[in-house]
Formats: sequence, structure tokens, C-alpha cells
Amino acid sequence: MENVYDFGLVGLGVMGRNFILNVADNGFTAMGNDLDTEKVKALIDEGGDTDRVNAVVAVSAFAKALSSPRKIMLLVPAGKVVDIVIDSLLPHLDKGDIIIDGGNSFFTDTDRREAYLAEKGIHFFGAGVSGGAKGARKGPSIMPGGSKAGYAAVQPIFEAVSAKYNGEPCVAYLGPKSAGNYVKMVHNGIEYGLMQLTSEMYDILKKAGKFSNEELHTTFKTWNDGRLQSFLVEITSKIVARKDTLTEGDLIDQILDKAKQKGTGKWTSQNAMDLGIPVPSIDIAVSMREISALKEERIQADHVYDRPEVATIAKDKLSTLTEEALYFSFIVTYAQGLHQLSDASKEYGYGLNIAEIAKIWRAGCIIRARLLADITEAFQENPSLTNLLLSPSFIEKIKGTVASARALVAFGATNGIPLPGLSNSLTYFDAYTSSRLPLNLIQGQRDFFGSHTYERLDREGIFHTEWEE
Ligand SMILES: NC(=O)C1=CN([C@@H]2O[C@H](COP(=O)(O)OP(=O)(O)OC[C@H]3O[C@@H](n4cnc5c(N)ncnc54)[C@H](OP(=O)(O)O)[C@@H]3O)[C@@H](O)[C@H]2O)C=CC1
Ligand SMILES: O=C(CO)[C@H](O)[C@H](O)COP(=O)(O)O
Repeated sequence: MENVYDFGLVGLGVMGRNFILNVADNGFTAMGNDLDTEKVKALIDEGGDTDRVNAVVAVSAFAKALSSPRKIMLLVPAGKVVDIVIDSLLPHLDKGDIIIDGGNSFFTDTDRREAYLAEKGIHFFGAGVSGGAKGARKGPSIMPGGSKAGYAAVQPIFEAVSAKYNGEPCVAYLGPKSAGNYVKMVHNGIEYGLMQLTSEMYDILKKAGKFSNEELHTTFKTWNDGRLQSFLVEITSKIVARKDTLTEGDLIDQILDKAKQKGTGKWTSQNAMDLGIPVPSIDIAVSMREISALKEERIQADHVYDRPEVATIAKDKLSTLTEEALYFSFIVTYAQGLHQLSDASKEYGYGLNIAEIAKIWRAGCIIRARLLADITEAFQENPSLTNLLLSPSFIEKIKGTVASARALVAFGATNGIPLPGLSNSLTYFDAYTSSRLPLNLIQGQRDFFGSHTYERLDREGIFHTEWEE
């Protein structure tokens, strides 16, 4: 079994098990490794032929089995585990071997690991993978960055296993250092935003339109046949239709309304703050998961305050309003995430090509959507586009849908239905498209209390006023 397998994979959990089977399905021999003997055995059983896909618990046997240069992908939980796995592999590796971190690692950890491993002659790069279990098995979107030489060695494997959009692989080398993990982080930030927005449309359809779960299923399914076609809308139509196996009702009505998070959305928001790039549709999606976690407090507060009785909107009308508002706010959320990527690219020297990123998100990943084909075109036509909202084709899309976003935000406020994702998207749009904002007053206040100075509209220079006689 020495030096025969083309590809190694550490971490045979949800993603790793599926990814390695995908590699084997594409004609590459693959060797897996996990601390858990059950997972090793399960992979061997599922693989069916150990010449094609095999697995071991011992790291030494795992390393010995791989052809040179070793190509080892890690799909283990982000954080300390990645460092532990790297250190456990190192004694068994040779110079020129390649380690790929396919998990959702924080981008600065990737930079640190790349430098640490470069000293030892090991190529290391981060390659975010998106698509969940099914994507990993059948074709994910893969976002590699870092060592170009390292990537070149695994490129044929990644191109074979990735999702295809019109025959084009949804993988591309994105840039140096942690570019791959950074892009995946922002992908997940956008994912948080789109999920929050979808949940708000679900809520208002139920509360103001009295849509049954069956009607919700049909509505989301119809949307998925149109311009809102996307993985998240598609799975929403399936989720609301699922019958519960433990009660008479539908499963969705029994799921506790507390959303968990592993950190990538929060990191996107935190880093956007560091860069000074506004991403309020993503920020609020993180905050909403935090508010959702306060279930007991929410119940207490619900008993204290009266809530307006929700007015009814006719189903047809509400269906149109929500479809348009969701389309509008999806665009605004992509616009914010892509704006963050453009800025991060300058700050960290990634040299990101936004059209290329949109292109590899068109299939395989969680935020895949018909819109991404239009976004790709917008950035291909104008690679230096600062914000999607300024692209001629998107101006038309926004103009055609913003009125519905306004109507729903107003309705939500009057009727006590929280629509924070939609309202943040609308507010971002209104602020970003205002040539004059009231922040002149903030400058005046800052100068008043702290002599922080201000600039003027009518002349150059830095000014300070003695505000009180
Ligand atoms: N699940 C998803 O939809 C997606 C996940 N990701 C990312 O991919 C990575 C993996 O996620 P996922 O597959 O869901 O996680 P899982 O927890 O399902 O799998 C991780 C696997 O790594 C194993 N492991 C832990 N420590 C070691 C070690 N020292 N040596 C060998 N194996 C080890 C775990 O074993 P044990 O359980 O015994 O500890 C487990 O089998 C994460 O970074 C995640 O954020 C990315 C995209 C989608
Ligand atoms: O990376 C992913 C998809 O692209 C994961 O599914 C994502 O990490 C889930 O995140 P969270 O648990 O924070 O909702």
C-alpha cells in the first residue's frame, strides 16, 4: 500500500467523507484518515474497493500510502484541530508535499500556517469548500488561494470534482496567501444575509398573508422557477413542505427558533468593520441569530409589550411584494459582500477578480443563484466596478423592485413584524444612493465637544469652530 494513492484526506466527517468519495468517483485513488475507527471503517465499506478509496487511523500509514508529492486535504473543524493535525502529519512528510485546508478556517490562521509550513518546505494553502454534504459528494464550489505551485499540483483533481456551470468547473485560483479562506468567509457572510432575508419573507407571508405551509411551498417553488432561482429558495420550498414524523403536523412548525452559528458570518462582519466597509445586511443576520438565542428573554418580553394586530394583505399581492423585496434585498446583500471582497483585495494584496469569484459561485455552493450569472457579467463588463448597485443592468433590477421593499418595510414597522434584513438592505440602499447625508451634524457635534475638526463643502482645508461664546 506504499506511495500509491493520488490524494489524501484527513477528517472523514460530513464534508470529508463525501469529498473523498467524489475524488474517487472522478478516477483518482484516495486515502482517508480519521481518529475515529468507525468513520474509517464506514468509508472503506462505502467506497467498496480499497484500491480506489481506502482509509486508516494511523497517520504514518496514511502518509506512507500517498504518492509524491503528497496532496493532503484537511476537512476537520476550524481552529486548534487544524494545527494539531498539521503537527501530527509533519514528521511523516517530505519537502514539496502539499497540505490544503478545506475547512472554514479564519484567514489570519491560514497566513500563519502558510508561513510556518513554508519554513519546512511544505506548500500550504486554504481552499474554502461550499455545498454542504451533497455538494462535497456531487460537486462543490471550491475557493483556493495561497501557494500557486501547490494549487497547480491539485488543480486537475479539484477541477474534476468541482461543480460545473455550463461545463466550466466551479473552482479557480483566487490569489495569494489566505485569499481562498477569505473569499469563503465572505461567501458565508452573504449566506447568512440571504438566509435571514428568506426567513423574513416566510414570516410575513405567514403572518400577513396567512399562507399555509403548502402555499408557502408553492410560492417558494414558483420563485425558484424564476429570477430568484437559488439553492436557498429551492431548499426553503422543500423544508416548509416536510411532514413531521413525530407529530401530525409539519416539521417546520416544530423546529426551535434559535439559530446556531459557527463564526464565519460574525468574522465577515467584524472584518468588514476593520476595513471600514458597510455590510449591514450581513451584520443584522448575525445579530438576529444572537437575538434568536435569547428565547427565554424574548418570551418574557413578549408578555410585557402589546403587539399590533397584523393587518391582512391579499395573497396575490403579498406574493408579488415579497418576491420583489427578496430579489431587491438579495442583490443588495451580494453587493455588500462583493464590495467587501474588493476592498479586502486591496488591503491584503489578494488581487481578487470579482467576476471570477461570482463565476465559481454560480453552481455547487450554498449561495448559488441565477443572479450570479448576471453578477459575473456585470463584473466582466466592468472589472473595476466599485459596487454592484452602480452596474447598468442592476440599476434596472433595483428600480423595478425597490418600491416593494419600501412597502413591506413600512408594513412590517406598522404591524410589528420584524424585517431587519430587508430594512437594513433598504436603508443601506437609501444611504448609499444619497448624495447628502446628515453626517454633517455628526461632524459638527464632534467638533463641538472634542475639537475633532471638520471639512467644508465650499472650500478646502480643516476647520474648527469655537461653538460656545
Ligand atoms: N458541514 C458543512 O456543511 C460544511 C462544513 N465546512 C467546514 O469543513 C470543515 C469540516 O466540517 P464537517 O465535515 O462538517 O465537520 P465534522 O465534524 O462532520 O467532521 C470533522 C471530522 O474531523 C475529524 N477529526 C477531528 N480531529 C481530527 C484529527 N486530529 N485527526 C483526524 N481527524 C480528526 C472528526 O472526528 P471526530 O468527530 O471523531 O472528532 C470528524 O470526523 C469545518 O471547517 C467546517 O466549517 C465547510 C463547508 C460546509
Ligand atoms: O460553510 C458552510 C456552507 O458554505 C457551512 O455550512 C456553514 O459554516 C454553516 O455555518 P453556520 O453553522 O455558522 O450557520
